[in-house]
Amino acid sequence: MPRPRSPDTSRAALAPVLRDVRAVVFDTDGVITDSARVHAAAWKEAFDAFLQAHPPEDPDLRRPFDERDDYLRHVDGKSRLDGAEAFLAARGIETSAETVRAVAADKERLFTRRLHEHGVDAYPGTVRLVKALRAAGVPRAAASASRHAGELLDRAGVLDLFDALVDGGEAARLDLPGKPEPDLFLEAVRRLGVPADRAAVVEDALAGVEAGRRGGFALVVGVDRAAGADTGARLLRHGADIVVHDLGELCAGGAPK
Ligand SMILES: O=P(O)(O)OC[C@H]1O[C@@H](O)[C@H](O)[C@@H](O)[C@@H]1O
Repeated sequence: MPRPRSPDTSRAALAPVLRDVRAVVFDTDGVITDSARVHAAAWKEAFDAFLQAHPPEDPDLRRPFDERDDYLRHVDGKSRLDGAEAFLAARGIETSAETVRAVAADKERLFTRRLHEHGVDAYPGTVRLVKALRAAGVPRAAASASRHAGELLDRAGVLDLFDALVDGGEAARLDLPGKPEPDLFLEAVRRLGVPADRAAVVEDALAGVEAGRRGGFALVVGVDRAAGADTGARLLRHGADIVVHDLGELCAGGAPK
């Protein structure tokens, strides 16, 4: 029977920057699963239909939703209602609760349809890192503003790699403020029994890395999925300590070529 590896040996499978970390919290959309693009496409369809039906007075504000820049700036990492409100406000639209709810409901319908049609996958580099952490005995949580997070992880076949999940439904039940406030991540590490200053957060959203910084996490990893030429620099400005393109880079030896 093979002898269990000592913690030190198994930590050797992790990049040096992770070797002192006692727990890791992963955002879900765009970090674990490739679902950020599904959210972005559904938001585009919902917002563009709204802008066409209710064009802002200022012609500059009528341009269609940009799936890269508008998504990253206003919507990424936020709850459905917070994201809808932030983008509509940025286009000078009066954001009554009714308007925000209607656009959010439209996006939800479009998102669900796309998800059922196309499915979702986990990023192989993320799975490699999560398995390396598991082998090293480092507890892992998934956290997300999305009420669909559990379903997404399950569909991608990775739900059982995590010891805890705090999703949008939990956040609403516990009345946790959304990112950039750190409460979602703090709840996740609380469930893992590790203080934030011994844990890492992994995030692709600007609001998310900012939440990691505000929460006093030992390490904030930004994941640049190449939304734009300057995404990495923006993640660093908002609070990331380091930026990677693929989480396999945080396994010893880096991402496979
Ligand atoms: O899936 P839900 O509950 O509508 O949550 C939506 C939000 O979930 C976040 O995780 C995504 O980053 C946002 O892009 C998305 O809008």
